Amino acid sequence: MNKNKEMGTAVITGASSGLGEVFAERLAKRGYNLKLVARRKDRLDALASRLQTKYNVKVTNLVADLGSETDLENVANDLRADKSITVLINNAGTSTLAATTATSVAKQKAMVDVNITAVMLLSNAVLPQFIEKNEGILINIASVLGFFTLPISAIYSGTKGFVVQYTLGLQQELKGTNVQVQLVNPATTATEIWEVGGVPLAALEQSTIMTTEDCVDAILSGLDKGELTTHPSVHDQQLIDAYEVARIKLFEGSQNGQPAGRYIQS
Ligand SMILES: NC(=O)C1=CN([C@@H]2O[C@H](COP(=O)(O)OP(=O)(O)OC[C@H]3O[C@@H](n4cnc5c(N)ncnc54)[C@H](OP(=O)(O)O)[C@@H]3O)[C@@H](O)[C@H]2O)C=CC1
Ligand SMILES: N[C@@H](C=O)C(=O)O
Repeated sequence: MNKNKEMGTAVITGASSGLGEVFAERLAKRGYNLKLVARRKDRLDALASRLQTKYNVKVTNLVADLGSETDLENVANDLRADKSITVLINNAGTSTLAATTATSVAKQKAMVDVNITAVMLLSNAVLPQFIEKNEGILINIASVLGFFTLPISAIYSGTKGFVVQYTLGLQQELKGTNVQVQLVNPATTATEIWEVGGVPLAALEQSTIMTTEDCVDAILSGLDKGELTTHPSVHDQQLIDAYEVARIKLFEGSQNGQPAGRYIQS
């Protein structure tokens, strides 16, 4: 049997650089045909021709600005119609790291459009076919800044906070099915997003920076283990477990209909 046909097509948004480019390489190596999405056509074309030659897979490029309503709709329509899709990696993202008052409305909107709206609409496009076939893999790339905020990341963290809660919600909706939904919270990784965001990698503590290859390999290892949430750089599993327990306990502690004693004025 044709292995590529068996594996189906993996859609990777933001494949023109950084994590997306490495995801494309790794999934081509695993035998997936690829559908790559980004704005920079030259980068996608070069990647497609390299991977097609190296791994004998089919690579289709969708050159699109996911911050544009029309382009996003075109990509969503393409994915909806493509029944060969078995994997969607919502990886494209953009960041401006600055105080909100120093961030143009255009940049604020770009973060919301690419990091939130595109993730939601592209998931909408593939999930019905995954559910119908009772198989498929959705990987949403959030960030450690989805559960932590800096004075320069109010909007970026807000958008990644959406990805965190949205993905946790999808996991609950799809519990008991064969549709795998993985939430990923990378920390600092050596990609262009830092330059794009206005904080060059050179300005960061160098020991905190992971390579794109290490990050993607950790994410795929988490996927292979069936993890729901993957923190590529968190070594201490107990920290992850304690955070999960505290999150659930805080919610449960809120379910009593009574103001807490500290708010009752005598
Ligand atoms: N690097 C890091 O430290 C961390 C990154 N992340 C997340 O990882 C993901 C990948 O980013 P990373 O690899 O780091 O950064 P890169 O800047 O290298 O990659 C971002 C990708 O997103 C694409 N993209 C950005 N804006 C648009 C747009 N409007 N339309 C279509 N594609 C777009 C870019 O392509 P093009 O410009 O060609 O359109 C590029 O391929 C992002 O979601 C990011 O938030 C999370 C935590 C840490
Ligand atoms: N992409 C980084 C910030 O811009 C991050 O998520 O840490």
